[in-house]
Amino acid sequence: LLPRGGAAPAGGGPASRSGARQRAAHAPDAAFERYYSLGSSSLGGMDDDIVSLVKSIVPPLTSKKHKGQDGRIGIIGGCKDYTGAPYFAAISALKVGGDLSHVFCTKDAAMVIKSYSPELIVHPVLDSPNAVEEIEKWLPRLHGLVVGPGLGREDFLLKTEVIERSKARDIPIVIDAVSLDQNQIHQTHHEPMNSSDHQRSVMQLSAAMGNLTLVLKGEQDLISDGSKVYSCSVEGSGRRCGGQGDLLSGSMGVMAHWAHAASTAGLIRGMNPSVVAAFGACSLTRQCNNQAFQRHGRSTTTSDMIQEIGPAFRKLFES
Ligand SMILES: NC(=O)C1=CN([C@@H]2O[C@H](COP(=O)(O)OP(=O)(O)OC[C@H]3O[C@@H](n4cnc5c(N)ncnc54)[C@H](O)[C@@H]3O)[C@@H](O)[C@H]2O)[C@@H](O)CC1
Ligand SMILES: Nc1ncnc2c1ncn2[C@@H]1O[C@H](COP(=O)(O)OP(=O)(O)OP(=O)(O)O)[C@@H](O)[C@H]1O
Ligand SMILES: [Mg+2]
Repeated sequence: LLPRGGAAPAGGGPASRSGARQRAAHAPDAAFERYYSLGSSSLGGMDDDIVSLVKSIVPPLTSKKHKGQDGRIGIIGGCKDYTGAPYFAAISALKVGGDLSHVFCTKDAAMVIKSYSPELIVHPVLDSPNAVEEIEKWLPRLHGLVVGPGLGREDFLLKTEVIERSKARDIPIVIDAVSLDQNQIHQTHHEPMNSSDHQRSVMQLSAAMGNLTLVLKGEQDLISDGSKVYSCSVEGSGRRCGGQGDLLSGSMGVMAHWAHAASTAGLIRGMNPSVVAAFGACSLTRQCNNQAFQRHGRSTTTSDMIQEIGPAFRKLFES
């Protein structure tokens, strides 16, 4: 998750400089350090503190707002093989509470995605020779970008260019790791990763990538901005159907907008807004999984989880 004005996903000096800026701007406060710092035995045991921060970023529903203010989110992804992933991400962004979801995909995916839902705005631009410029036209109107669901690995240059241009406009970006080039990670993180110490690895990798916020999904989701590791262990279920990661990235796109707006307004002082957004989205995805599993058991699919977004959100963040 790239913070607004944050670091590049990999590489050189500018990333490190901007990472240092982020660290200074978002140093977690002492209470969080106590409960979540790397190696703490109570890691993951104080979820209530961070959940209350997530609650504080949720924008109030009032009659004073116009359409769009609670989030105009762009999803970059969707090709011939993968139409479900961008749909899941885009519809999840709306169900969480975003106002508009735009999907930027290839031509042959566009009609399919439109036919899943009239609620999505679909731009068939990814196979155009001017794809980056076509997307850039929309950037001034977007509050958050999710790059990756259903995007082929081969679109590396497009991804890099879109990410750079969004960073230049200060838009928070969620990058699905499938869309990161593995070579980038190896170039960035020179030391061998210790596969048994996930907490240390995720923190080191985040620091090496200029303190961008990383989410390592799994039995517990580990979230790090390079200075601390946070663990989300909201109970899910044993069901691992495809598409849950797309629900997660779409939700994170909206919450990143909310968290950065809240941070600018001084509502989450001392806390990295990208971490708050990541924690909120991980908790929500796992809660949706739990509730859908209670109804559908082994036949649970991501569509069942999306139906639970409203009730799960209320239970976690509005009670
Ligand atoms: N309906 C759709 O259109 C969907 C499309 N999807 C898209 O499909 C593309 C490929 O996504 P994948 O998630 O398959 O990614 P990959 O093609 O990188 O495959 C990941 C593989 O790793 C395995 N794996 C996962 N965790 C592991 C672990 N801890 N240890 C060992 N192996 C592990 C999985 O079984 C899978 O085979 C992406 O563009 C994605 O967005 C997915 O999001 C699923 C739904
Ligand atoms: N073993 C697990 N136990 C509980 N929750 C898990 C487990 N593994 C993953 N999850 C949850 O499922 C969600 C999606 O993670 P997953 O690893 O399935 O993503 P993904 O592979 O990108 O999915 P997809 O690409 O199919 O959408 C995350 O929010 C994570 O918390
Ligand atoms: Mg995925």
